Amino acid sequence: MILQVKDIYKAYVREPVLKDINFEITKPGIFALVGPNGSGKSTLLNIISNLIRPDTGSVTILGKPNSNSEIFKEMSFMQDNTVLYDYLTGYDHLQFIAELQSISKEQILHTSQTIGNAEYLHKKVKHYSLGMKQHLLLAMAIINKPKLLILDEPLNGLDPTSAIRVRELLLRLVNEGTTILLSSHNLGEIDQVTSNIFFLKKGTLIKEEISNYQSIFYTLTVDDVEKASRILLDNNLELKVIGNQVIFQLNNNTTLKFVVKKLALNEIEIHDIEKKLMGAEDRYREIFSTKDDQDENDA
Ligand SMILES: Nc1ncnc2c1ncn2[C@@H]1O[C@H](COP(=O)(O)OP(=O)(O)OP(=O)(O)O)[C@@H](O)[C@H]1O
Repeated sequence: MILQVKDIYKAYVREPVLKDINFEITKPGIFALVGPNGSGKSTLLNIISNLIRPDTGSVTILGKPNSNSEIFKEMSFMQDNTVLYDYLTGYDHLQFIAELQSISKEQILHTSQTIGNAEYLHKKVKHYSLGMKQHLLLAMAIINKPKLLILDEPLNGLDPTSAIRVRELLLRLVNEGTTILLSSHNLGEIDQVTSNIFFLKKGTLIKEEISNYQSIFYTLTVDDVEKASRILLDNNLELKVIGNQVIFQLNNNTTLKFVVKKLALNEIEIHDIEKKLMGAEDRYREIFSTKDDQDENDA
């Protein structure tokens, strides 16, 4: 077991942010935590890393309770840049962690080369851009070669070149056996690194593996959208209608050939068929599409 989060409940001033959060990570990989602003992502990551105490529940990391400081030899949490000291250099920050965890000087340099911040490592943080700070935070998080790496919005403030480099680095770390749990608002980037997503909605967690047949959906452009949707509904297919398009997913009993034949027999003209793999953004839209959610997102 890499991570077990059990029965977590957390309220701030009696307002519940997390209710009954339960999940496990048993196999290495990248896992994304997604939700609107204020949905509790940082709170959950802070609880997992034992920086915030939950009101109830427990977290076990690599077989040990997260209150055991020994776990920090095998896990890291990349926080936001408020943890950096303006008047220290990047090297000072890395050296501080290296001394605490008996990490060699060579490893500082190796980490810095991996991250690509060696050039400005000896500059004071007050002269860093947002992206440079992100690189330093990432270097601080991977210097101990963690088995579990928790990242709160690692792509925040990164230009496309840096984001690509970070993405490649994350995939490389996973290949080397690190498990990564990250929060991000960048759903396109998430699609590029993982299909394992935890959506956080109103304090509860919706777990998704966006890579089975249910993730494929078809968009049919037809001449008679009402008649076409009636036929699909009669065949127990779930669907959505947008303009003159019917969007649906197949189920175990139906093939695309069957659908097309049925429509043709009913003299419906199909102008276009598009097959699309559902991505994080499509699923996000579905999960957070009610009026309440819109209001929550706008707040
Ligand atoms: N120390 C605190 N005291 C009171 N309320 C807090 C505290 N920290 C967070 N909150 C509230 O808890 C809720 C969840 O905040 P959190 O930062 O965990 O959300 P988030 O999903 O990480 O948001 P974002 O995407 O904007 O970073 C918000 O309503 C926030 O105002």
